[in-house]
Amino acid sequence: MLSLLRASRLAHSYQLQAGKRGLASASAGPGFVNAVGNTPLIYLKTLSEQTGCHILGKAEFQNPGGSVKDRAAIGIIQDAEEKGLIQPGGTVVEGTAGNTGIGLAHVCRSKGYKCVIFMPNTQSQEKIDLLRMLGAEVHPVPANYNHQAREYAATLPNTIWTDQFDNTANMGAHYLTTGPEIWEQTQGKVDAFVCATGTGGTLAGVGKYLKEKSGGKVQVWLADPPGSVLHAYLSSGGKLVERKGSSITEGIGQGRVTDNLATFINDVDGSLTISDEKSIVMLYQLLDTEGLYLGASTALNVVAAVEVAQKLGKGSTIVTALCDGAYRYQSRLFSKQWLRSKELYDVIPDHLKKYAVLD
Ligand SMILES: Cc1ncc(COP(=O)(O)O)c(C=O)c1O
Ligand SMILES: CC(=O)OC[C@H](N)C(=O)O
Repeated sequence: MLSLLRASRLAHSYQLQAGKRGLASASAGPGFVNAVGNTPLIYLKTLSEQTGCHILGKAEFQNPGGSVKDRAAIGIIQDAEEKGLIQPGGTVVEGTAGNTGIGLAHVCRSKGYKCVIFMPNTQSQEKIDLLRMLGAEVHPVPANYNHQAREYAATLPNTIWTDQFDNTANMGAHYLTTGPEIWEQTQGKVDAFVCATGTGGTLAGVGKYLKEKSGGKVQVWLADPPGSVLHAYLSSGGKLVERKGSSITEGIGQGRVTDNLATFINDVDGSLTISDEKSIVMLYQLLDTEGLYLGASTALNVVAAVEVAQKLGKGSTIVTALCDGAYRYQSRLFSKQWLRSKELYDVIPDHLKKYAVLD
């Protein structure tokens, strides 16, 4: 078991570095774009003590647009600008579960572009409302949101479809920023990185950087929610099965190997599937023991980090992504009625049920 003194020294060192980096970035330049990145690496104390490992979460919810997708949004838009694909006053169109759209809507406001979003009509109302408050035109649609975005973009002049799933400027943003930040904040003392994938940009970009920097030593694991096919794909040596089932997590889960993920999939060391039951309990536990109010994809990532820690053994350091806050989903995740409709209320331990304050 990690001694308390050692744990607190470690925590201090991570926060110190994060603090220095935060200050540096705050003075780096004006506007939304310059405020993205350089997020703290949070030492998750209780889980680290329980496992005898160092479980660290990259605080992507602290980006100014509130999620890990701010980085991809900037990377993709800057790439399009450099390639001359969009001119001042142009329009940005994307198919998204919400967070990429929110990142893009911020970037569009800061650069004077119009933003049009197609998203599945299954996503939380909070994300739809936020997109509209950020000035985006939002189309919640029953199916094929990404194709609809592509087709709509093709009808307008000076318009780009940002194509987050297959545009590798997405993983490039994580290769250039998130990966190096994690390496620097851990001073290269990282044994594994694990996270779930939507587009696969975070996993591929961070994974590629950490593998290169460590000469292949850092293990990279993929975590899948129910209804995603990538765990089956990886554990069967590359067979794509049909999508079945669903998850309470939003923004993650895939039915195919996207071009972003394809840049790295052959280097993934292992994969896990994490049930919604485990994710919801972890979501409440993170709130109760760490004081962190985080979304369900993050809870899943942290469960996966604990499982990878147990596989690697005591003393190992595992990093994952804390993708966004629970604010975006609170009418669902803290509602007794909604949790019951998903058969998840009863799995929450009695001492944590007090957090489910909405009816
Ligand atoms: C809440 C949340 N978690 C995780 C992800 C997955 O990130 P990526 O698209 O880099 O795989 C997303 C995508 O936006 C998301 O919204
Ligand atoms: C469901 C999914 O893959 O979403 C992609 C990305 N995470 C987004 O929020 O747009």
